[in-house]
Parts: sequence; C-alpha cells; structure tokens
Amino acid sequence: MSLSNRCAGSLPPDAARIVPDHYDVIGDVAVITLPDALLPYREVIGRCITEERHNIRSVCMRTAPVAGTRRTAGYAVIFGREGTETVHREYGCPYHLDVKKAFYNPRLASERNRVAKQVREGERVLVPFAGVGPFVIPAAKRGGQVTAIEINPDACRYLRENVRENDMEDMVTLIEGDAMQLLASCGGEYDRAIVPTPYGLNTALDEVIPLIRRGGVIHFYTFTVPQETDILAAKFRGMGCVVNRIRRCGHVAPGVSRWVYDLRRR
Ligand SMILES: C[S@@+](CC[C@H](N)C(=O)[O-])C[C@H]1O[C@@H](n2cnc3c(N)ncnc32)[C@H](O)[C@@H]1O
Repeated sequence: MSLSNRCAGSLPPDAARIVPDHYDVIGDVAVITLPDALLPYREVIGRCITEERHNIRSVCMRTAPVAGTRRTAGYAVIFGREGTETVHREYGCPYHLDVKKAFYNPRLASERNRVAKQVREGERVLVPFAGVGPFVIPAAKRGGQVTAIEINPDACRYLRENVRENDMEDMVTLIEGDAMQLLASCGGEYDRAIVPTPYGLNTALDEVIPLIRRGGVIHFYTFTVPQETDILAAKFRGMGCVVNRIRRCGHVAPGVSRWVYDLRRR
C-alpha cells in the first residue's frame, strides 16, 4: 500500500492526495519532504510511516535543503524518538552517522557499489570529500589502500568509527581538513580517485588529476544540466583525460542532475 493510501483514513481527502509516496530510509530514520499544506498533518504522516516500516524509530521532515561546506540539511523530527543518530547498512557494511550532522544519501548505494566493484586488490585509492565513508569502506574491502579526506569533524568521527567497525584500520588513512588545501600534500601515483564533489567545487578536479598515475581512473561526480554534459566532457578531455563514461545518478533540482564522469588519465 502506498503512503498516501495508508494516510487516507486519517487525513482530509485533499491532504491525503498530496502525501508523497517516496521517503528515504537511513538506518532506523525515515526522511520525508512535505509541502507546506501538509505541515498540520506531519505527526499523522510520521505515524503512518512507522506503521508501514516497523523498523523506523524516528521520522524527520526536511526543513532546509543541503547547504554549506558540510553539505548537511535541516531536519525536524515529526514522529518517534528525538535522536537521529543511527546505523545504516549498505551492501553489508554498517555506517554509523547522525542524519543531522553528516551528509548521507542512501539513493547512491548502487552507484557506490558500481564503483567499488572496479577496485582491485592493492590499488591506491584517493577519496576526497569522504563523508562518513560509503565510498571509502567498500573500496578498502576490495583491497584498496584508501586515503580519505573530509572537512566535517562529525563526519570524520563517524568515518573513524566506521573504519573500525568494518575492520578496515589497516586499509584507510583519514586526513581531517580542507581537501582543496590538503590534496597537494597527499603524494601521487594513485591508481584511482573517487571524487564525490560538493556543489560548486568542480576545481577539485584540477587538484586531483596530477595525483593520479597515467592510465589511472577518476570517478568525478558533478552537478549540471543535460545540455552541458558534452561541454564538460570536452573540458575534461582538454585537461588530459579520456572520458570513458558519463552517467546520470540522481536529480538534485529542477533540470539539474548529479552526473558521474568515469575518466582515465592519459
Ligand atoms: C556530497 S558529500 C559526499 C559525502 C560522501 N562521499 C557520500 O557519498 O556520502 C560531500 C562531503 O564533502 C565534505 N566537504 C565539503 N567541502 C570539503 C572540503 N573543502 N574538504 C574536504 N571535505 C569537504 C562535506 O563535509 C561532505 O561530507
């Protein structure tokens, strides 16, 4: 049964009709975006979510979009437990995080798995903008020796915990701070970089390319409109990369999507 149908018995018909059927689940926290017209009914909607997903202990609604250096959004708990710290499992790996304190997008799980499957034993892998580690841990589990960089101290705390919990201490080096300043001192000759670029930091690619060995791979995530993807590809070619693949991985705003460019350094 859809969420709107489940809510129908508890809401006026006009309200039930506009209840979104999609919400994200991060561990035992559900996250939903509600239009203003549904705010008076938020608690009922939260309860209905817990009735259809019995493992959910907190339901949050988004109160502000992802923003700022740490890429965190605003959330308010509308039903259940006040806390938003949780453990999310993705492809068998546990990730501790607090939804309010660190970025996490469960919709990228299959994309992260696609990239992780390409990592070979012994590869040197660079992951700037590492967050709580959903690109880091799978690469390490595949046998990659991973250098991760992250600026948000809360995300770093969870990433350390996640490295421990997943038994990857020997495989991951975490550098806490600003990747744009630290990349230059991260050494070079990496086999692969996974770059989940925050909005507006496309210049990270200029810093990353020189650190990758010739023939090495860069998975570069960026935000753009479909009409611009070929222009970006031409730019990346001009920066010394072969563009192996361009793939859309999620909408972020009207007309704007997240794209991954799989690049190979010439
Ligand atoms: C889009 S999120 C990606 C997080 C993670 N890789 C994931 O997929 O869940 C970007 C991350 O980059 C971090 N960040 C933003 N600016 C940064 C910078 N200049 N240096 C290092 N990390 C940064 C944010 O704190 C956030 O955790």
